[in-house]
Amino acid sequence: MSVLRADGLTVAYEHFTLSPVDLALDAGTFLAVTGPSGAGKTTLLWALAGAVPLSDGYVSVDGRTLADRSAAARAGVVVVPQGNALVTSLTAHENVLVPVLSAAVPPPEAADRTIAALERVGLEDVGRQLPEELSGGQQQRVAVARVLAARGAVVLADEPTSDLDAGNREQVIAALRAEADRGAVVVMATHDPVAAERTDGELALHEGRSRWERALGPPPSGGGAHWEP
Ligand SMILES: Nc1ncnc2c1ncn2[C@@H]1O[C@H](COP(=O)(O)OP(=O)(O)OP(=O)(O)O)[C@@H](O)[C@H]1O
Repeated sequence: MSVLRADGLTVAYEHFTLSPVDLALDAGTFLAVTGPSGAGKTTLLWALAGAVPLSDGYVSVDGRTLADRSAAARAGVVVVPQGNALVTSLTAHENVLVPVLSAAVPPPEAADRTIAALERVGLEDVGRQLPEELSGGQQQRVAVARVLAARGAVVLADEPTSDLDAGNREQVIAALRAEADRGAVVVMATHDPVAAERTDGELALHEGRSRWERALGPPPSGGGAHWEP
């Protein structure tokens, strides 16, 4: 069971600063990060993923500081990126399967995980199709399936429902909730108030500053996920 922490996480681009963010998210937490376009949601997610250099502070998983994206990947931090980043020459099935195989999961288990992940997002019938043969929403769900099959300790999803109708949005939210129930920490950036409502708490960003729109509730056992201002 993993804990994701951000301590004084600060990012300074030339024309934008993400002011210090402090988070301590226990396994099983499903957090929404909201805010208008340009507020810093993607910057925060990629900083949590070890992919953006911090100007101050640090990110850790289970007490191990994430020095870079490779360290974060080794710690089980997986990302559904905005734009999906599917490999255009691979089928939907292969887009999900290949990362699992490259994580040294035995091929039979990797195949089982791939089929199960595609089923969880309602795409069991399109596995043989290339991304260009899929709708935008289907491509988005393949990107979600790719992360489900990876079974990460920390799942960071950047606008994973932006191209989805209401039914598919609910399916993806349910799949992310199931990831949290499995024991992952799930952080979802979203513009969608309905999607944000389905989470355990909402951290709102505005021009790089964060505040709790809805604080994380105490887990049933007490203690647990909390925010440290
Ligand atoms: N690599 C970068 N270098 C410099 N500035 C950047 C970089 N990436 C993002 N920014 C700037 O940081 C600010 C926040 O961008 P970010 O993508 O994090 O916002 P966002 O809330 O995710 O927006 P959206 O909802 O439109 O995706 C923007 O002003 C953007 O121009």
